[in-house]
Amino acid sequence: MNKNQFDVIVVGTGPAGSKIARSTAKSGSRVALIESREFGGTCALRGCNPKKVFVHAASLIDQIHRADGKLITDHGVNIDWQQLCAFKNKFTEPVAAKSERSFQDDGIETFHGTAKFSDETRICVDDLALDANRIVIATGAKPTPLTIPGEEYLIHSDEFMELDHLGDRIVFVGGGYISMEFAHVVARCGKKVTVIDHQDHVLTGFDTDLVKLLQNYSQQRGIDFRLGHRVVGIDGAGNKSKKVILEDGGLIECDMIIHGAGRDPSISTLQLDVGHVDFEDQGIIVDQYMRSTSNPIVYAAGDCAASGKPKLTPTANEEARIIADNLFNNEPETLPSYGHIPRVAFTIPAIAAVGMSQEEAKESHSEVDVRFEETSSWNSNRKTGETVAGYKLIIDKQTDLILGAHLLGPQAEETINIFALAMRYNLTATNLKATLFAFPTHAADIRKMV
Ligand SMILES: Cc1cc2nc3c(=O)[nH]c(=O)nc-3n(C[C@H](O)[C@H](O)[C@H](O)COP(=O)(O)OP(=O)(O)OC[C@H]3O[C@@H](n4cnc5c(N)ncnc54)[C@H](O)[C@@H]3O)c2cc1C
Ligand SMILES: NC(=O)c1ccc[n+]([C@@H]2O[C@H](COP(=O)([O-])OP(=O)(O)OC[C@H]3O[C@@H](n4cnc5c(N)ncnc54)[C@H](O)[C@@H]3O)[C@@H](O)[C@H]2O)c1
Repeated sequence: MNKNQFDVIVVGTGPAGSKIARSTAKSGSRVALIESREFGGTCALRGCNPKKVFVHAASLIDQIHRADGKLITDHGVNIDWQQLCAFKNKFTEPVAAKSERSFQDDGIETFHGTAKFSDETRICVDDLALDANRIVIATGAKPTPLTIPGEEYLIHSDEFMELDHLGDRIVFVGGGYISMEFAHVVARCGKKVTVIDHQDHVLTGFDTDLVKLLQNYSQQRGIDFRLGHRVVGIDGAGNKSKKVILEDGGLIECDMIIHGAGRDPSISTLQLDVGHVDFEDQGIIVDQYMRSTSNPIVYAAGDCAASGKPKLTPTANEEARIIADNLFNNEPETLPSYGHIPRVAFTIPAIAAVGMSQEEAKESHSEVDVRFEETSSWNSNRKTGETVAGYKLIIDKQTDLILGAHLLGPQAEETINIFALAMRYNLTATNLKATLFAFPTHAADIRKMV
């Protein structure tokens, strides 16, 4: 076999690309794996995992402040940003070398560089041309360009986690996952924080009643919101201080401006048109088996694929499984099985959701029972000193099945998984009520909710 001819070329080493490369190599295929940055992808190096280190530090500070004068006496604790970054680096720094070595141990041939199509079955990495029977694109996402004057002053999430110091006044553009998570972190570092969003709410996709509770609480924790405002420019010239320019002419003076205004599929460098691979704003157009609708040897998974699913790591993992199982089957056998993908924004406390919103459930079901309650007075929450918590459950009255579960409060990020499991396996609200959960735990509160 020609040394540049492969069974499979995989582009990208995040959760999607890694899983596909490993599974196909284990089943005997000759696999090439290409990465333009460090091996390991966003989740491990610049996303979920390192982010959680910062959130953990901030939630420790939060716990101490909440417990002060009740459980403990706080003689002053604070986050040392440089020390925290150094600790985070202990997790991220070994990833690139370790993951590349382990791919090679699995018999995968690794390549460094930016991949692009040079025809329908060929990928080029710089001057090297690689051919394959199957090509899998798993190139992830990158921050959405705002195309505003002064855009170069924006700090992206990757850079945020590498900063050697924080400014005193920090503005976040956008009020989605990235901004809300990092805003909660830097607020616990004692910084003055402003979140701007052009919508009239933050955290689209989470329950609006719980988001309101979280937003009020965030304000008490020092986060200022400027909603219904579009950022149209940044004046960063001259001295240290910068100005964020709003559409109505308003100005917000600050020291740092963080981009949290969405991410786009990272496909612009791939020359997809040369490979006859169709795409749209949400990414590469695929069928339910993640196969390109225009070039049948090409597949796409994860954040770069227009699958219509939330762009999260569990989605990337499931799409990788679908591809790995079906890659060489002309008649695909493995059906996608996303279940209900839980979503969590790791604010402090976290907000979580699985399944339908109240509006979606009312549109698609004739009789729904919506239970919404603020639960900060519940013992489980009060014991932690937390002053914000709540849930919303949406239950189909005809079948007793849970259509949607929405949580805010301590350990919401864990408890939501029980609802995901119940919904996936069609457990009813009555089934959950009949289940004995360990006590005292936040999961035990589920019996009070259903
Ligand atoms: C700050 C942040 C926090 C997040 N937190 C969470 C979380 O808590 N939970 C969660 O579920 N999700 C989270 N996400 C989203 C999650 O990281 C992504 O959904 C997931 O990484 C997608 O995996 P992927 O394999 O599709 O792409 P990625 O992990 O992005 O990997 C794609 C890889 O492809 C490479 N690449 C791109 N173009 C090319 C090219 N032309 N040639 C070669 N290589 C290329 C990239 O360098 C990258 O390494 C977070 C994202 C960010 C940015
Ligand atoms: N915990 C998690 O699972 C997690 C954490 C971080 C990121 N992510 C993933 O990364 C993606 C990107 O995160 P994100 O927070 O950047 O995007 P997002 O889509 O969650 O939120 C972007 C926000 O920016 C606002 N916006 C856009 N342009 C604006 C402008 N010019 N002025 C003011 N507001 C503007 C939008 O209205 C929206 O509310 C997420 O959608 C998610 O897929 C997930």
